[in-house]
Amino acid sequence: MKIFIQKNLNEKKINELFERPAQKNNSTIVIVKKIIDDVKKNGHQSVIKYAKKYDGLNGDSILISKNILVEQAEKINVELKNSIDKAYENIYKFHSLQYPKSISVETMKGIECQKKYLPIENVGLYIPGGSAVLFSTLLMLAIPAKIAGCKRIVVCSPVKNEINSALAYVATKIGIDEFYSVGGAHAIAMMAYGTEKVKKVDKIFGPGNQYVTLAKTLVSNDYNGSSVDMPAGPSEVLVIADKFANPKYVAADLLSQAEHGIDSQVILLTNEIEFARKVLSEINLQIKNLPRRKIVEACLINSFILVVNNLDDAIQLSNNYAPEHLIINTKNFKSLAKKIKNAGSVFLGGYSPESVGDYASGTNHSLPTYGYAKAIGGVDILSFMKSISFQTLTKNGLKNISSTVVKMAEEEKLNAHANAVKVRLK
Ligand SMILES: NC(=O)c1ccc[n+]([C@@H]2O[C@H](COP(=O)([O-])OP(=O)(O)OC[C@H]3O[C@@H](n4cnc5c(N)ncnc54)[C@H](O)[C@@H]3O)[C@@H](O)[C@H]2O)c1
Ligand SMILES: N[C@H](CO)Cc1c[nH]c[nH+]1
Ligand SMILES: [Zn+2]
Repeated sequence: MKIFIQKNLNEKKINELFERPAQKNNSTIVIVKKIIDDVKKNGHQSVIKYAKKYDGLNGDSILISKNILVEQAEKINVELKNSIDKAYENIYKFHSLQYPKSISVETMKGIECQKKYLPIENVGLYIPGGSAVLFSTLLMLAIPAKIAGCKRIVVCSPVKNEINSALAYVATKIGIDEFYSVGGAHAIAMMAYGTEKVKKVDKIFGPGNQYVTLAKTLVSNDYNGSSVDMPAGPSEVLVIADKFANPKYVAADLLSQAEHGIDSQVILLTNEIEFARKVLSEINLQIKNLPRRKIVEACLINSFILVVNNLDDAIQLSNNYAPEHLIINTKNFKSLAKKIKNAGSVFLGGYSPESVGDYASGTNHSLPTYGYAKAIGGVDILSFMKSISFQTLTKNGLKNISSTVVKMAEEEKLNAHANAVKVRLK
C-alpha cells in the first residue's frame, strides 16, 4: 500500500488513484453474458453445468432440503448461536421501525388519493459463498424480506460439500423454504429467468463478486429478466483520520475490508504524513497474523493512503468517490459528518469499527459499491416493497377538477384524454 501526497498530484492522477479495480476489468462481461445466455436458453441443465464448473457442486441436485437444513443447523455451537440470535434481534429492531405508513388525502373536495405499500411477492436472495460463507448476509436480507411480508423467498449460495451450520441455522431460524446450492452469474440468471425446476423471482437481492454483480446489472436491463436491489460488489472502505486517531484501529479497519477479496479497495485519507506512516507500519505488523494474508496483500495493491491538504478536502474526495463504507475517525467527527453527501454506511468516532455494522449493530450491510452511493442507499424494508397509488373520485370531485384536466389535455393535443372526463359530465 503506497502513500501519496495530494499536493504533488494533478487531478488526472488523483482520479486514477480512486478508480475501483473491478472498473478496470473488461473480461468479466464476456464470461457473464455467455453464462446468462446459456441459462436462458438451456435452463436447469446449464445451471448444473456451471455449478459443477465454478461452485464445486457434486451430483445433479441443487435443492437443499428442509431436513438437511435442520440437521445441519443442529450442529451449530452454542456461542455462535447466541451471537447470531443477538445480531438477529438488533437487525430486526432497526429494520422493523422502517415499515412505511400508507397515506390517504383528499386533495380536492371529492378526490381521494391513497398510497399503499405492499410486499414484493417473489424475491431471490444471493448469499456470497466463494471465498467466505457470508451467513451474516442471509440475516441482512431475509429479516427485512420477512418484515416486509414477502411470500416466496428463494436463497442461492455456492455451497461446497455440505451446508455450513451457521448458514443452515439462519435459514431455519428465519424459515427459508427454497434454498439452492448455486452461485455466480448462473444463480442470478436462474432466479431472473426461471428454469424447469425453479420459478423466476420478481427481484434479486444480495452482494457478490464482480460476476454476480455484473449478472444482476444485465438481468435487470432485460425486460424478461428481473429487478435487482443495487450493484453491491466488492467491498470498499474509505477512512478519514487525523493524528488523534489510534493508528492501530485505523489499520485494523482497513484490513477488515481488504480481506474480503482481491478486488476490494481500502483507502485512508489523512492530513498528517506522520500518521500515514504509523498506519502503514501497523498494517505491515497486523497483516502478518491474518489467515487471509494473500488476499489482503493483493487487495492492498489497489489500495492507497493519501495525505490530503486538509480534512475538508478529504470529505470532498470521499463525497466524489461515494464509498460503500465511510469511517470518520477524527477529533471533530461530528462536524465533518454534517458534510457527508455520498456514502453507503457511515461509522463515526474511534469506537465504531465497520465490522460491527457488518454483523450485529442493526444496520444493513448490503450496500452500494462502485460509487452508486451517490444515488442509492443500502437495503432496507422499502427495498422489499413497492407502492401502489389509488384514487377515488365522486361525481362532484370529477366536476371540480374537470376544467383543469380538459385544459391540459387539449393543450397536449390529446383529445381522447379530455373526452374521458367530458363524457362523464354530459
Ligand atoms: N457490497 C456489499 O454490500 C457486500 C456485502 C458482502 C460481501 N460483498 C462482496 O461480495 C463478494 C463475495 O465474493 P466471493 O467470490 O467470495 O463469493 P460469491 O458468492 O459472490 O462468488 C463466488 C462465485 O463466483 C463465481 N465465479 C468465481 N470465479 C469465476 C470465474 N472465473 N468465472 C465465472 N464465475 C466465477 C462462481 O460461481 C463462484 O461460486 C466479495 O467481493 C465481497 O467484498 C459485498
Ligand atoms: N463488509 C461486507 C459488506 O461490504 C459485509 C460482510 C459480511 N461479513 C463480513 N462483512
Ligand atoms: Zn465485511
